[in-house]
Amino acid sequence: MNIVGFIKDHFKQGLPFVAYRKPGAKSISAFFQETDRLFQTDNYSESGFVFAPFDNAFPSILIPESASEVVTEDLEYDLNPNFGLYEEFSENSKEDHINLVTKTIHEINTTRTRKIVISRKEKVALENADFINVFLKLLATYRRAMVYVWYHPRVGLWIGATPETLLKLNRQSFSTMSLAATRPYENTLNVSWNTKELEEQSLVTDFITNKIANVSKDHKTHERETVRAGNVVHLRTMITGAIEKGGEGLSRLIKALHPTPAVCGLPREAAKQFILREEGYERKYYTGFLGEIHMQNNSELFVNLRCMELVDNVAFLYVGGGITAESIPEEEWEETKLKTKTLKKVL
Ligand SMILES: C=C(O[C@@H]1C=C(C(=O)O)C=C[C@H]1O)C(=O)O
Repeated sequence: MNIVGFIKDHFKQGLPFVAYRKPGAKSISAFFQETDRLFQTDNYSESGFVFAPFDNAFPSILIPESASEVVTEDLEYDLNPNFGLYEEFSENSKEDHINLVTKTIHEINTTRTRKIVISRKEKVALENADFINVFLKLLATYRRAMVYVWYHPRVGLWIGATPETLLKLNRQSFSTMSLAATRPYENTLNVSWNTKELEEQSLVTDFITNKIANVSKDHKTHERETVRAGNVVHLRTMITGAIEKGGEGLSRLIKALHPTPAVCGLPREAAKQFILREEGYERKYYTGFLGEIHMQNNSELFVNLRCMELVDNVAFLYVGGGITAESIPEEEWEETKLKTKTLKKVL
C-alpha cells in the first residue's frame, strides 16, 4: 500500500498520523501511529513528530517513532480535477478585524509593547470535502513549503503549507529564520520595502539573535533577502550557529525561540497576554510548530502558518499579520485576505 492508502486506512480507523513533504524534497514521509493513544512531550527528548500549540502553557503532542510505522516514498500526484467548489462565509467580519487592529495600535502607542501579531480564522464551507485531495493539491502547488496533513482523533485534522522554519538542528549545528513583512508576489523578487516593513522585520531578527546568544556559543546573521511563499513575498534573514554537546540543546532552542515575534510580538509575554485576551478566538495549533525531532540526529521544525483545520465539511483558515505603531488597519485586513488565498487556491 502507498502513503495515500495508509492515510485513508488510518483515518477510517481513527488512528493518528502525519504525512509531509519538507521544502524542496522529492519524497513524502509519514508516521502512522499504531494506537490512538495521545502522547505528549515537554522536553523534546524523544524521537518522532511533534505538533505544538501557539500557547506553550499547553502540551506539545508527539507521534513517537517507537510507536509508529515510518514510511517514505516518492509520490505521483493524482489530482481530482472536479474538486474545487467552495462557498465562503466569514466568521470574523472585516469590521471586527479592523476594530481589533485599531485596538492593537492603541495598545502599542500607550504601553511598552512594540509589535503584536493579530490573527483571525475564516470559515469556508466545502462541497465535496476530501482532505486527501486538498493535501495532494498543496503538494503539487507549493514545492518550497513544508506541506503536511496531521491527524489525531482526539485533537483534529490539520493541513497546511508553511513557508517558515522555526529551527533546523543537525547534531550541533542549527539554523533558524526571521520572517516578516508581506507583499503580493508580482513576478519579481525585486521589491522595494519601506522603512516600516524593514523595521518590523529587524525587530524579529534582533529578538532571535538576542535569544540565541543565551543558547549558542557562536552564531551568524546572514544577509536579509526577499523570498516568495506562493502568492506573497516576505523579508527573511537566516541565522545559523552551533550549540554545545548535550541532551538539552533542542529543548533550550525551542524554549528560546517559540513563539517568535513573527507570530506573537514584542515584548513576548505582554504581546502573548494581549493576544490571548483580545483576539477573541483560540489559535490552537496555528502559529504553533511542527516537525521531526531526533530523527537520525536531525530535528526540523516549522512554524504552523498558512494552515487550516478541517471539521467535517468545513475548513477553518487561520491567518494573521504583525501590527506596529505605523500599521494601517484597512491594509492589515487586505494582508490577511491575501494570505487566505494561499489555501483557497486548492479548495
Ligand atoms: C502570521 C502569519 O505570518 C507571519 C507574519 C508576517 C507579517 O506580519 O507580515 C509574515 C510572515 C509570517 O511570519 C500568517 O501567515 O498567518
